[in-house]
Amino acid sequence: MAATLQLCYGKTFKRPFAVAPPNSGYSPKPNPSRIIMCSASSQSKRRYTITLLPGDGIGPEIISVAKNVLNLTASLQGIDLSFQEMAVGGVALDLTGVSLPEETLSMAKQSDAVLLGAIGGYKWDANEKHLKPETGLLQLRAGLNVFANLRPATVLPQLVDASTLKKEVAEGVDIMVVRELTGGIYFGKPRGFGTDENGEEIGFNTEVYAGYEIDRIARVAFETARKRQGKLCSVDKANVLEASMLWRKRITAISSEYPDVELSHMYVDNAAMQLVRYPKQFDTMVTNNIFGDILSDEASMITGSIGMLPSASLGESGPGLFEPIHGSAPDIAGQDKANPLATVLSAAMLLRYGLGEEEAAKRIEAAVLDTLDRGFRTGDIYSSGTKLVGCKEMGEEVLKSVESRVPAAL
Ligand SMILES: NC(=O)C1=CN([C@@H]2O[C@H](COP(=O)(O)OP(=O)(O)OC[C@H]3O[C@@H](n4cnc5c(N)ncnc54)[C@H](O)[C@@H]3O)[C@@H](O)[C@H]2O)C=CC1
Ligand SMILES: CC(C)CC(=O)C(=O)O
Repeated sequence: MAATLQLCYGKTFKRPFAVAPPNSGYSPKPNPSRIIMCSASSQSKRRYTITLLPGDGIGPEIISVAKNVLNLTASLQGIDLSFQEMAVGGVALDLTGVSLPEETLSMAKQSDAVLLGAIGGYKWDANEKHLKPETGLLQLRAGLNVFANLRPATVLPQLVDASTLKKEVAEGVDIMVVRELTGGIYFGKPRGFGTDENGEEIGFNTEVYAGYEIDRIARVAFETARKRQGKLCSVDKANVLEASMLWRKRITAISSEYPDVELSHMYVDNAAMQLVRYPKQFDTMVTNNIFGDILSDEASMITGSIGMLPSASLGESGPGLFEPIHGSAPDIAGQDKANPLATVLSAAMLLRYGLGEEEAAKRIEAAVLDTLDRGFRTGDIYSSGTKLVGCKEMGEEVLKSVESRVPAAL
């Protein structure tokens, strides 16, 4: 049975996403028997294995908090979680010489869901591409085939004052960015370094999308929009890029399957501007890998901080990958300054999308809101009149809120 899906606090999916068959090159009507979901989606199963990938920088600090929150929530909700911690990123490079060891990918594939902190750091910045922590993360996403990355950017009433935008602009913003995650310029070939006809050194990458890749992310986005406010904005650069021209054509074609969803198209440069001008115009946005990466970081600031934004990356089968949208923040690593809430909220997405444990997910989200209501803030979301705490203390306060919130009160 498919998990009950909920995107953005309080909006419940009544049916799962329908997607196109992989590598098919064509796009049939959605077939309800083919669904995007994670392996552990049966409500009756209450024992799960979670692969934890703390990674680098602030990764271990935020994963430690999220693990404690998951553990307590699970025990209160009658769920049995077991964790296996594996190396990825720079820490894996140092230990094994590769940023995604085979054991890590294989353990991740065998588990019910994967929770990642972040990877990367100054130490490895000058490494060749195959020896970069970032390469390991891309290999993990590709290895799990998690092509649909859901990045909710919601301005919580408690954090309106933390937004860098005026209150009247930020208040009520509730956007879901659906980012294509396993294609586009991050993966396209040819890529590399060389010399041009003048002997000048060059670096090159390829933005490439196959029709089926666009169709399957389009269906995820239309299904998502359908369960929200029914508005989907597709973001591209179709005035310049062939890959975007195809993107727009295929998204437009798929829209005929969703007459109830209002589709619009926007160039990415305009979308970047509109996000800070009038973000409330957006409900669901769908875009390619690189534009989604950039626009979701931009959207995060509307909500107060990149330290607040979770994400879920899902494929057609197998475990989902759950991670905050931020990086390893090497500038604050090891200083107990990181905001762990994006990772805690990613753990809630893991429970909802990865395991189908809706009540437990809600319990965590309610605990985060309760902690903010009680005035606790890490430095990135601090405003006068609130209580400044570090990463650990924020985690302890979330645990108190998890304990005090009974499911009936949710
Ligand atoms: N998914 C991942 O693991 C990602 C990894 N990276 C990697 O992370 C490293 C640093 O990249 P940056 O561009 O600096 O991006 P970043 O997201 O790590 O940091 C950007 C800014 O946001 C702050 N920040 C980020 N997360 C925070 C949190 N939870 N609490 C408080 N402040 C937070 C940082 O202190 C920094 O000032 C690089 O090696 C990069 O490749 C970057 C993005 C995603
Ligand atoms: C670090 C990269 C591999 C990816 C990235 O920047 C992201 O997905 O946010």
